[in-house]
Amino acid sequence: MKIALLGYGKMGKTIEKIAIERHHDIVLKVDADTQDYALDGIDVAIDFSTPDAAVDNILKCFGHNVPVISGTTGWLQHYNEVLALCKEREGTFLYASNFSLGVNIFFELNKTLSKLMAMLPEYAISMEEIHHTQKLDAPSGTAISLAEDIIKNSKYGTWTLDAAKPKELHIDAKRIENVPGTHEVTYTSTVDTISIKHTAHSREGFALGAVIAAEWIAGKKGVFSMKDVLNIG
Ligand SMILES: NC(=O)C1=CN([C@@H]2O[C@H](COP(=O)(O)OP(=O)(O)OC[C@H]3O[C@@H](n4cnc5c(N)ncnc54)[C@H](OP(=O)(O)O)[C@@H]3O)[C@@H](O)[C@H]2O)C=CC1
Ligand SMILES: O=C(O)C1=N[C@H](C(=O)O)C[C@H](O)C1
Repeated sequence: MKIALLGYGKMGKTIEKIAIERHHDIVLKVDADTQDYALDGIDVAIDFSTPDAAVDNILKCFGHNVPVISGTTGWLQHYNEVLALCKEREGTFLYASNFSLGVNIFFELNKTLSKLMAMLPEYAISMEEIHHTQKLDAPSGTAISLAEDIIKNSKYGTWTLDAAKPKELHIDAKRIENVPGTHEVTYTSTVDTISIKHTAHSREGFALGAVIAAEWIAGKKGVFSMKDVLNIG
């Protein structure tokens, strides 16, 4: 496939390596210095850019009939608008807050655990995410996905970064040099603790999942998720 990389930073470069190993061609690399770019002859675009750049990049792909794999986080306040435009323009779109295959299994574990724990309201729920210090958004997109699934089965109406709001689900977002991405959900009672944790050892898992999603989406129309790619959930 001929792939455009919209964003050529830490993730763009890791995706390039994995895509080449899987015999794809990287025909376009876009970063903050790119003035304008053409999408002719592109089979699929993979956007790992910035919260401010993601929506324009995605809409440009819809305008040129190019399927988009969207990995950028921190722009989800525009998600419904983007979905509506995708449908209107008959585009092809797949967003995932985390493309790692392991995290997508972890999402399913989190859903199952939260349904079971709904029977035991004496457990307090807490969440922690740890990422590298260059990360622009907090909490991580992955933590938001996890929190939304927990909230569906709990007394909480929303999540918060503020530990002083006990009525909201607290996400402790830590920034530590060189951490690729760690997420933990913990249930604590007076008698015991249950926790589930995913630790990324590098960015390769995110990149592999994004390339697998790009291979899967070729030739399809509509809005998809990693659950469609992996046939789970
Ligand atoms: N869904 C997932 O599985 C994962 C998602 N992410 C998310 O992906 C995003 C990128 O992460 P990461 O690679 O670590 O970040 P980096 O900061 O390393 O890379 C961001 C890239 O975007 C470029 N950029 C800036 N403006 C534009 C623009 N207008 N159009 C295209 N590219 C632009 C930057 O250019 P320049 O270098 O010139 O500044 C840079 O190359 C983040 O939102 C992160 O949260 C990260 C890992 C996994
Ligand atoms: O910025 C990152 O690095 C990551 N961002 C994603 C997120 O916000 O959840 C996924 C991963 O944890 C790495």
